Amino acid sequence: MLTISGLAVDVAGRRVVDGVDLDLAAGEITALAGRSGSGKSLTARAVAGLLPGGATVSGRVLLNRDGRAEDLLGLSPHRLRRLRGSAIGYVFQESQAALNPTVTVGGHLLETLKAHGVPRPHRRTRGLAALRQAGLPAPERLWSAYPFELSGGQAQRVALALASALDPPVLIADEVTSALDPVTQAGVLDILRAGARVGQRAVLLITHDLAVAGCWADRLAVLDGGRIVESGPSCRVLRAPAHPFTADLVRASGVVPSGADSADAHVSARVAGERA
Ligand SMILES: Nc1ncnc2c1ncn2[C@@H]1O[C@H](COP(=O)(O)OP(=O)(O)OP(=O)(O)O)[C@@H](O)[C@H]1O
Repeated sequence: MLTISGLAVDVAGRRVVDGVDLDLAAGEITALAGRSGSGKSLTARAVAGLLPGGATVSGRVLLNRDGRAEDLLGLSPHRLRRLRGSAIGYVFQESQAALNPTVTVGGHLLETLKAHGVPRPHRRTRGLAALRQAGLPAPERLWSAYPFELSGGQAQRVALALASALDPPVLIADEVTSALDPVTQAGVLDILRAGARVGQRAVLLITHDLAVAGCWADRLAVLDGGRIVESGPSCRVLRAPAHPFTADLVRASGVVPSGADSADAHVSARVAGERA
């Protein structure tokens, strides 16, 4: 669905993402893991055209849809804005901060759906459906709530609903669960997985947590100093890391991979039991 090749990002004259190649397949979750400062967020932001001012980007990010490939790095800001939301959804770690405090949950959804040309009579129904799909079973009750009235888990699900409302084929989730308790975290990750499996979406899960990557991702790429040092089926990477950096990361994370080679095999450890 999305082919990233030779992606490089420079910030303030320093190369912080260096030749990243990644293939995101429909129906799969690909985790991009690495320690703090390794370039995970800037990789994700470069894909979505959300780099900070002054950053420069090169390489190719091909979105393959309807038999056509479109290089997202060569697009005008206008075209990119149109694609964000409809083709690429992005969920930030700080969902409370990403929501406008003066706009209700319903207002956020109506605004997004309107901006992408959804006819007025369908907007509320679509918005409520998106909230339900994001794991908020009584969305009517939340429709008039303001962001400060939401729990962290609810805010993250609202952000997920906003990013998924237009059913984008690609969804980027940037550290979306790091601020959540383990049970809420598992619920949000289950929603991401359902979006991948049922909606045939390609999901890029940015995480520093190998346990999260191992439990929920089909594939895992490990980033160090802006470069991918290892990638493959997440279970294989965690069970038999080929690169010393990955091995260190696995040891430090306390992840104990078990089970078969299948990408769907379990990873046990501190997240044992969270997997639905
Ligand atoms: N706006 C910016 N200006 C200058 N340098 C930046 C900026 N944003 C990120 N960087 C630098 O780029 C490098 C990669 O940052 P990035 O945020 O992608 O890392 P990360 O792996 O996502 O880290 P974390 O897990 O802590 O969020 C870091 O060295 C960081 O200091």
